Amino acid sequence: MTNQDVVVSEMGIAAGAALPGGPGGPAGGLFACRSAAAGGMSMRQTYLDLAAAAARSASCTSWADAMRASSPTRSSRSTADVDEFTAWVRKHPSALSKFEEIAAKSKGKKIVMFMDYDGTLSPIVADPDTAYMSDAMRAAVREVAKTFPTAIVSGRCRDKVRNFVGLSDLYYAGSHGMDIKGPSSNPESVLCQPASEFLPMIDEVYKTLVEKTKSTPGAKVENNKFCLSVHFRCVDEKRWNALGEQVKAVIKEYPKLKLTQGRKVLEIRPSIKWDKGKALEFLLESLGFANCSDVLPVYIGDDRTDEDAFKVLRKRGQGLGILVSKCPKETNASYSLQDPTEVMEFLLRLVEWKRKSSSSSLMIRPRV
Ligand SMILES: O=P(O)(O)OC[C@H]1O[C@H](O[C@H]2O[C@H](CO)[C@@H](O)[C@H](O)[C@H]2O)[C@H](O)[C@@H](O)[C@@H]1O
Repeated sequence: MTNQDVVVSEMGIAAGAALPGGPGGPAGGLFACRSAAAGGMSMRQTYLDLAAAAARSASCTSWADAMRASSPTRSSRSTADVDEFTAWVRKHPSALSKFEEIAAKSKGKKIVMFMDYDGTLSPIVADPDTAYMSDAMRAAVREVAKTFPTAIVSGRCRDKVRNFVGLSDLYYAGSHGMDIKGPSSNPESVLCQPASEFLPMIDEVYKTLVEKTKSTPGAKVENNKFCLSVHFRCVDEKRWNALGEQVKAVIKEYPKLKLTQGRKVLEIRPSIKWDKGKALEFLLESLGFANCSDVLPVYIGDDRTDEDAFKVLRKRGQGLGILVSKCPKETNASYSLQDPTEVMEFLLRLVEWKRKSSSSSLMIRPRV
């Protein structure tokens, strides 16, 4: 995730939960609603996890506030904002400026690459169907995949993200990791679909949401196979609250589904204990690295859902989490990059470093 408009994305709220606006919570919006756009909030406050705020605040106002706060539109940066970003980058240094440190950590380790798609490999655009990856990025990812085992981990439907990326020798984990498939060239390719029983329910909810939201200009429901996205990037802000309420009303009928929030998107998915972190663990295991001390998973992502993977890396005490962001955010990632352009530069440097270090280790190998 790259830019200004994504911050608090995952609010992990099961439908019907006793939270503000939920059946068991105070009346009003579903989430905590101190509007980030409202004056007086510092950038850091803006990025507070709204779910935590929900637990504290009973004076919740509306869905629109939460939706706005999850995707604030950045106006010009004040000096304080710049100072705050500088302080944040000190805690989560640029993976480019700390490249030598990363290279030292990678020495003698088997790197496994994990990359999110939207906001990481492709810039955020208004129409989710045209979030194309540049040819230059595709070439960089191709080189990465030739050099290291590589997986794309996305909230998208697996086939859709596979079509966008257009490369075959990769692992793809779609639907926030709930639909995993290995390279098509490998006949023993893994397949993992822990939410397959939810397919009929997701299809039903998709149809209902399309019907219910068709009167909202700009709203778009995307079927990501095991999960759904309701996009509000192109919806007039005045209609956000009504749209949020519509979606909430639909999901209320499905207690086995949960509603979370991403970059100008409401996400509906099965309430199962599976996420991008679990997908990372599953893939490491499938690749034979479950209990290896010499593996270095590198995960690059921009969204709240990527935090599940960053957390897994922290817990394992192994690997590198890199958050793509231009704004300070609470994160479990160790490093940062600002946007997909920097991601591409980092990928190319990593490939180049690996090639150089492999050829130099060949040169110093003693003769027998
Ligand atoms: O895990 P990801 O690969 O980052 O997927 C998360 C969501 O990404 C897409 O939506 C986001 O990108 C769109 C295109 O740039 C943008 O229009 C939208 O506002 C963003 O939220 C995707 O369309 C969603 O289905 C994914 O859930």
